[in-house]
Amino acid sequence: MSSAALDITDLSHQFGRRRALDQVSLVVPRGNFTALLGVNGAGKTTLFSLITRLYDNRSGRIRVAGHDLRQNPAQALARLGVVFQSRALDADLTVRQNLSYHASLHGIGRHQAKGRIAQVLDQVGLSQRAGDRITALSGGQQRRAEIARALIHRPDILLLDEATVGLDVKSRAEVLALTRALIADHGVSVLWATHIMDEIHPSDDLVILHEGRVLRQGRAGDIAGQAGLTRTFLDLTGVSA
Ligand SMILES: Nc1ncnc2c1ncn2[C@@H]1O[C@H](COP(=O)(O)OP(=O)(O)OP(=O)(O)O)[C@@H](O)[C@H]1O
Repeated sequence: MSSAALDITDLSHQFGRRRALDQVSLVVPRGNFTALLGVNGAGKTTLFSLITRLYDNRSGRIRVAGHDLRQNPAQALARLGVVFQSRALDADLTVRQNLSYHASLHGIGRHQAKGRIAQVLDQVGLSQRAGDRITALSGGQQRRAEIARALIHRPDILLLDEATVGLDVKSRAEVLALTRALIADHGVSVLWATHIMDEIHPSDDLVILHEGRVLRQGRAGDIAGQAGLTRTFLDLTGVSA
């Protein structure tokens, strides 16, 4: 059994004749922040769609917390929390109503859900806003509510697809900081898809995805080397600054 939070081997995906992912292999170790760095069209969302079974993976293998996604989908998906680019919460419901609904989708009973909701709201710093509608929250608070939703069933690994897009600098920093705190305080593993290089610390694990292929994987500081991450990324991908 794999000890990694997420272990992907030789994963490919085509849209018609367009190859969106080409033999992708990557590992997210337990209790780690792994950044998945790629420009628009690199294949990040396609990868997330395969991991969450929105698309069927016909090639390669995906394991979540040791569970093979094709052989044991229920166990694998139960270990996974996902924050997609698009909103998953109902804007007209309160934060608490949204979380209750998602708790019930995960088969969490009413009594247990109450405690879980209090806990995840505390984790994302929204305890005071439980009774507010989603529409009454700022953009950054809405992202934090989305993260609370993704945590309600206590996943081993959290996938976040461009979680800071559209946020101002302060909210971006808050969302990133709380995500990092989840690792330190609760042992959650994180796969953080982004195109923003200054969100990545030298000590993070880094996967560079470009045109559907993994170009580099390792400690971000080692990949960046003397040249720095931006220069290295531009040289590797051929993308112009
Ligand atoms: N439903 C689809 N049908 C056809 N092609 C698609 C579809 N979804 C994605 N693609 C193509 O697959 C490739 C990877 O797209 P994907 O959305 O996974 O990239 P991304 O890194 O998530 O980019 P972005 O951040 O812009 O969403 C692109 O060439 C894209 O045009």
